[in-house]
Amino acid sequence: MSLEDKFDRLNISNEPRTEHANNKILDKYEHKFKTDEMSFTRSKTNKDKANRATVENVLDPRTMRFLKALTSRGVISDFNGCLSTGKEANVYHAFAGDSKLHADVVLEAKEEEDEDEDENEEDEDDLPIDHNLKEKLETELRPEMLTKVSQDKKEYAVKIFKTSILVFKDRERYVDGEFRFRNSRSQHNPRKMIKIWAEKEFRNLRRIYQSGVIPVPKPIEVKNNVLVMEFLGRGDGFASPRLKDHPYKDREEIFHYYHTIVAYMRLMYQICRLVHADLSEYNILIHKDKMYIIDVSQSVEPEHPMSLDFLRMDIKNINFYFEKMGIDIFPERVIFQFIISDTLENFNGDYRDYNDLRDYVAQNLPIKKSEQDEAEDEIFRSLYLVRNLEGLEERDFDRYTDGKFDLLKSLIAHDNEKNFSAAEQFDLKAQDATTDEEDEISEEDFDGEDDDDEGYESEEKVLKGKRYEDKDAKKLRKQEAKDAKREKRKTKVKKHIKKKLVKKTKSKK
Ligand SMILES: Nc1ncnc2c1ncn2[C@@H]1O[C@H](COP(=O)(O)OP(=O)(O)OP(=O)(O)O)[C@@H](O)[C@H]1O
Ligand SMILES: [Mg+2]
Repeated sequence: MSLEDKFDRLNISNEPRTEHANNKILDKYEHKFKTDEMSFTRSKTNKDKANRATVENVLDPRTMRFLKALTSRGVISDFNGCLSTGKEANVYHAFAGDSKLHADVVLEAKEEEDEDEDENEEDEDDLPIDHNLKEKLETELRPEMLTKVSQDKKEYAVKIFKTSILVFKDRERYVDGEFRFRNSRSQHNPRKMIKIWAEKEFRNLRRIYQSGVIPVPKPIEVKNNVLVMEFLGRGDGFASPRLKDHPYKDREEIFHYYHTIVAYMRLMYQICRLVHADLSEYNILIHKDKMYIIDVSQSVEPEHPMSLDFLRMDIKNINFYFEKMGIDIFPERVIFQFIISDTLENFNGDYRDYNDLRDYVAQNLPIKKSEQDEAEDEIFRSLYLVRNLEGLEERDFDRYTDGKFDLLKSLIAHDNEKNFSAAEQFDLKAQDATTDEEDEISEEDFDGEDDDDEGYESEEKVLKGKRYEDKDAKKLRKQEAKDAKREKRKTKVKKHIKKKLVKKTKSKK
C-alpha cells in the first residue's frame, strides 16, 4: 500500500461508522485475498504434500521395513503395541530378541557403524512389508496380554520419530549451534533431519547413561527415525508413571523429588554437559522409586548459544509444577546459580552423587518467600543471557542495543563470589567489549543527545547555537558530554529493570 493510499484511509473517519468498520476488516484480511491467477496443478501438489506431512503417521513403508529388519536381526523378538502417541514421536512396547548385538556392544560400536549405514538401508528396501506387524503397532498396548505371553523377556521401548515436516521445522534451532552436529549438511531435508534428531536423542541418552550420575533408560540402538531403549515398566506390562501422574505418598515425598530434580539439573549440566531443554513433569518417569529422565532429543550442550535460555526455561517449568503441588520452592535465580557454579560453598559431599547434592539443596538453598524474591525472579526471567559476544546472533542485536540482555558474568557479580565461583568460567573480555561497543553506538550515532526524551523545541535551540561554535570548542564540548554520559551510565538503572520496578510499585498501591 502506498503512502497516499494510507492517507486516503485516514480520512475515512469522517465517513459513517459502518464503513469505517468495513475498512478495518478489509485492512485486517487484505493479505489473505489471492489476486494471482489460480493454478490447479500447483495447489493439488501442495495439498498432497501437506497431507503427507501431517496425516501420514509414523508407520510409513520405509519405517515398517526397518522395524522388520530389527526383528530379523534379532534385536527385537516381538512388538506389542503402542504406549504413547505424541506430536513428534510414538513410543511402542517390544520384547528384546536374542541378538548379542544389543546392550553394551552397541553402545561402543555405534560410531563406526554409521559409516556404512546407507548400504544397509538399501538391503531393507527389498524387504516385504509385514501387515500383521503394522496392525499390531497400530493398536494400543494391552498389558494383561503381555504378562501371559512372557514374564522374563527383556522389555524395550521403541521411539519412532514422525517424519512430519511441519513439526521438525522448529527443531533446527536446537541443532543449529551444536558443535556435535556442525557437519550435518542435511538440516533442510526433513527425512535426514529426523534421522539427526533420533541420533541426537540416542547420543544424549548414551552420554547421560554412561556418566552414571542420573538414571535414564539404557539406550540400545538407533537407526533412521527409530530409537530403541530400555523399557521402564512397573513389572506388569504398564509403563512406569510420569511424575505428573505419580501418586505421592506424602508431602515429604514431594519435597524429596523437588530437591532431587534440582540436583539432577546440576549433574546434567556439570557432569553430562547437557541442558535438557524440555524438562517438565511429563518427561520424568518414576521408576522403582527413582526419577528417570526421558525425552532428551532436544537437549543441548552448554556451548549452544541458547543453552542458558533453555536452562532457565527448565527451571521455570519445574518450579511451576512443584509450586502447584503446594510446597516451598527456591527462587529461579538461586537454582540457576546452583546449577552453573563450579563449586559449592560448604559442600563436603561427592559432586557426582545426587543424594549428597539433594541433601545440600534441601539444607542450603534459601526458600522463595518475599515479594522481593518474586520481583527478582521476574527480572531474572526477562534478562537476555549470553555466554559471550560470539553467542550473539544478528537477530538479537536489537535486544542487545536496547540493553535487554546481561552477560552471565554481570548477573553473577551481584552475588557472593566465593559461593558462586562459576563467574570465572565465563569470558570477562566479552563483557568489556560489550560496554565499549555500547558506548560507541550511543555516542557516535546519537551525538551528545540525552536518552531522556527532551522537548523538540529545546533541542532546536541548542542546535542553532552549535552552528557558530569554533572547531576546538566543539571537540571539547563533545568530549565533555561523552565523559559526563559515561559517568552517568555507571549509576544508571537499566531501562527494563526500571520498568519492572515501576510496575511493581504501582501494583502495590
Ligand atoms: N523408556 C521408556 N519406558 C517406558 N515408557 C516410556 C519410555 N520412553 C517413553 N515412554 C512413554 O512414552 C511417552 C512419550 O515419550 P517421550 O516423552 O520420549 O516422547 P515425546 O517426544 O514427548 O513425544 P511427544 O512430544 O510427541 O508427545 C512418555 O511420556 C512415557 O509415558
Ligand atoms: Mg515427552
